[in-house]
Amino acid sequence: MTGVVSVRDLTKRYGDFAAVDGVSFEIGEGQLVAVLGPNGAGKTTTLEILEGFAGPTSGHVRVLGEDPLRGGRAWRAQVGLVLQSTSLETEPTVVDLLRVFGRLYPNPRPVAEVLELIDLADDARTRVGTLSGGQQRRVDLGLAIIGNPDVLFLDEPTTGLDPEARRRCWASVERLNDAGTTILLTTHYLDEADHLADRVMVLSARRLVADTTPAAMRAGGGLSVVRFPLPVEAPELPPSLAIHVSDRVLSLHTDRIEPVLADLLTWAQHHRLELTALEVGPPSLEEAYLSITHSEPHDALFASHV
Ligand SMILES: Nc1ncnc2c1ncn2[C@@H]1O[C@H](COP(=O)(O)OP(=O)(O)OP(=O)(O)O)[C@@H](O)[C@H]1O
Repeated sequence: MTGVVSVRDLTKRYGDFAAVDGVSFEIGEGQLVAVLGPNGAGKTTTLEILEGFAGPTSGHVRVLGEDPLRGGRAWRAQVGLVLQSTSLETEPTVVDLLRVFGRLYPNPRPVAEVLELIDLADDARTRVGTLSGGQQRRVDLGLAIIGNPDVLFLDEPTTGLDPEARRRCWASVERLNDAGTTILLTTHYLDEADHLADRVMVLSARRLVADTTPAAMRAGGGLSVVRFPLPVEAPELPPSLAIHVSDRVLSLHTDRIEPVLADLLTWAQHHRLELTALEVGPPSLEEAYLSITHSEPHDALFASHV
């Protein structure tokens, strides 16, 4: 089956204000897609519409072939949700909470399997309220997958977690995706998108400005990064390069690397300096992300590579 999620020309308005404006994308079976974007870009609004909590003002939205606003019990069982904030029952143990929720679904996943997937088998009999924040987030994930869903929507699943807790959450998400679950997650962590996702979509100012792979986004449509820490008492650089020096490091993004390297080489040869510390390469995912969310003209650089 293709097109687990299908969104065409989605717009959501609150009065005169468009929270999402003309967004289109398709997500195929088994994909793991990260949605990035600054605060207020429209990520949660888009997820809420996919989850059926809100209706679009205009546009076409289908999840597993259904209009989310009309999806019945059977459809809802196929769609797992982790919302941005957690509101777990704190009194029951992990295993009891999973059992109770499992009874709500026609085809629940065995509780033992869920405990393995969320890496909480050792804490199965611990009361939810005494778990750490990271463990509680994995219980959220457990409740989202106890019904054995085909598609999973995760809204900032690791925000506020420490690096170790985030990695354990990532491992759970990867296991679920390996088991065939299609996953759409929102995140503010570039390393999370880079580590987990085979596709990244960037929403900025309510529009989809990139739909690509982490590698293609990093390649940045041909942009390169030149970085050179200046040696102690380095002679003055030519003005074309000196304007890119900050804290004694020459650092610049360019789509024409040859003239930059030519100027640098001429300068180094003239002063008999070595360029062993010179780094030339693609921008980091964060640099690429910032370049598209901060300046509209870069939009065209990130055409679809998916
Ligand atoms: N119910 C609402 N009424 C009016 N405006 C809303 C409503 N819900 C969201 N908005 C506005 O729509 C815009 C998009 O919000 P949304 O929560 O989707 O952004 P986001 O990308 O998820 O942000 P964050 O990263 O901060 O979670 C924001 O400007 C927000 O204030």
